[in-house]
This record gives sequence, C-alpha cells and structure tokens, in this order.
Amino acid sequence: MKKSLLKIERLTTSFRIGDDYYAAVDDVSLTVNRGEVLAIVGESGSGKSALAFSVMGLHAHARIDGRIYYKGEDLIGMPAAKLNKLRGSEIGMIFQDPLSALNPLMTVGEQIEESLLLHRNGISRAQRRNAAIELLNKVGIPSPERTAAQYPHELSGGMRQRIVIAIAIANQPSLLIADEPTTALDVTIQLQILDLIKALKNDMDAGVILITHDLGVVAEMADRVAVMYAGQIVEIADIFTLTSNPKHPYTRSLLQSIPNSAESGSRLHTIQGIVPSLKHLPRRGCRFQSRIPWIEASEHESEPELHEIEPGHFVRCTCHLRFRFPDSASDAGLPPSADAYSINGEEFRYGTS
Ligand SMILES: Nc1ncnc2c1ncn2[C@@H]1O[C@H](COP(=O)(O)OP(=O)(O)OP(=O)(O)O)[C@@H](O)[C@H]1O
Repeated sequence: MKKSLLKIERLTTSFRIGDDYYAAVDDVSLTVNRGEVLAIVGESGSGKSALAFSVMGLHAHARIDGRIYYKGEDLIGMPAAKLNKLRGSEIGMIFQDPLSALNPLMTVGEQIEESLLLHRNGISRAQRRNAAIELLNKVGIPSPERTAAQYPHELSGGMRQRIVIAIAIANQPSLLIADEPTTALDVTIQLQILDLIKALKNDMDAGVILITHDLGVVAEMADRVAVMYAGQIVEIADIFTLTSNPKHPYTRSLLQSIPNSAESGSRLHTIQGIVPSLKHLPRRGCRFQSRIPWIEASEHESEPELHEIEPGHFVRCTCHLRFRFPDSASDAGLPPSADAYSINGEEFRYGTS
C-alpha cells in the first residue's frame, strides 16, 4: 500500500468580498500518496487553484479552516519560516503561466541556482552551476549552457515551462503541484511536458497534484481523480472507475462532452450554464441542481454528502441515482442565454460579480 504524503481534512478557503467571506473551497478532504498522480478536474471557477494555493500557503488574505497534513505535520498555522523552507524544497509548484512565474530580470540559470541556494546549505557556486545545467538537461533543454545564460523573454512558451519545472524539481520535492501546466502550450509540447512530469514522479516517487480542465490530460496522467464543482468535490475515484463508471451528473456531463469518450452513437452533450460566481453560489442543497433542471428537485439531497458507493469511489448527492441526459436541448429547460435561475424560490445569478 502506498504511503500517504498529504492529507487534507475539511479544508475551507474563503475570500472576503465586501463585508462577507465566501468559500471558494468548501469542506474538501482528500489524500495524495507517494508515487501517485491525483488529478483535480473541473470547469473554470470551480476552486482548483484556490485549493492548490491553500496547500502552498500562498493566499495572503484568505480565511483558511481545516487541516493540511504534509508528512503528518499541519501546514496550517505552521510558522512562515518553516513553511517557506518546505515550499520549494519538499513541495514544488508548477504554475499555469510560466512567464509570470519567472523573474524577467534574471537569467534562467540564475533563477535555478537561486532556488538551489535557498534550500541547500553550503552548496558552492560551481556545484550550483553544475546542478543547474544538469537540471536543464533533465527537463530536455537542448543546449543547457547557452539557455542558462538567456532571459525568460528570449525563450518559447514550452522552454519557459521547462524552466519552471526545473525550478520546481530543483530540490527533489516529494510533492509536486502542477496547476494547468500545459494549458498555454501547443499539443506536441504538451505531451513532452506531461511525459516529463510522469518521469519525475517515477524517478522521485513523488506525489503529484495535477490541476486541469482537460480530460485528455487526466486520462493520460492520473491514478486517481477528484472532480470539483463550485468549491466542492462531487466525485472521487481511481481513473479506471471514474472513466468506466462515472456517477455524478457533472462527471458524466464532462465525459460526455468530449468526442472520443462519449458513448458510441450517442450525441455529445454540452453542459448548459456556467459555474456560478463565488458570491452567487447556492449555499444550500445540491450545487449542480441548476445545471440539470430536468431532474426533479426531490432527487437531490437537501444537505448533499459524499457517499462511498464502492471502496474508494465517493459521489456527492443522491441525484446521480436518477440522472439521465435530456432527450433534446429544449428538454434541458435552461435557455442557453439564461443568466439567472431559481431554486426553491430563491434566485441565483451567473456572472462574475
Ligand atoms: N483572491 C480571490 N479573491 C476573491 N475571489 C477569488 C480569489 N481567488 C479566486 N477567487 C474566486 O474563487 C472561485 C474559484 O477560483 P479558482 O481560481 O480557484 O478556480 P479554478 O477552478 O482554478 O479556475 P481556473 O481553471 O479558471 O483557474 C472563483 O469564483 C474565483 O473568482
């Protein structure tokens, strides 16, 4: 059995908007084991990045409740100096946008060396330089010496993402958090970067949290998958179970919306609407109810729980028991342009404010 590396218990991350706090991550519990990739999937705004940033302790102004145990030690409330030491050494992060993650005023070699210097006491200048070149080699940079002397703007998007990965793995982290690591890249480079992350996981027996909205990437990479919707995990299972026997209407809709995963002969399904903005999230009942208005309200739980329907396979709310795709677009009962909906007489709006 794989050893648990990260154990998140009832994490709630809330941001202040006006006079109130709103939970972007709402009561999330999960574990990541050594040597496994846990993918977190969901549409834009479902809380994936807020979750990752909470683990990294990068939310300066959020209110964070719950526990995040890394190798048994709670990261929440950990003194800043200790957390800083863990970040970049034991826990590495690959950010979505490599350009904003890099310092435009330093050569990439200097930036890799800096992360080595911060986390390895007594490393000499020559050792640092050699280690940086070795890392550039490892992430597949063709002429490492020349590249080390270049600035981020002189490199392509794929090369920059490799540099970000080199920095993230410089100190051989046990946990790697990759937030949409390939979104900005073209398909060939995407595959190379994913292969690289896979190799690193295998070489270092690291645990990886891979955040993505791309189910193709999930199928390629994940051992287990957590599906997030509106701040909550709605389904979690191993990759085989999740793709062969998805239960939650949201998971089924996501899978049904990609061409080669849709059941053969069936129509592709588009999920109407969008994730409601933070301020307008329904705080009671099933949060997905507004997206499947053709399913009777009575099929939803009033306080939806995650149910373990078979070992290791959890699904939120009972609505999955009676879920079916609509027979036609109009059956869905939600006009594509709808910007508001109501549940039990209470009105909710989509949008960003
Ligand atoms: N600092 C913040 N202050 C206020 N609201 C925030 C903050 N950061 C995120 N949010 C809100 O929290 C919700 C979740 O955002 P988050 O970025 O975690 O989603 P995501 O699933 O990662 O989306 P994407 O795929 O677009 O990155 C969104 O409604 C977002 O607007």
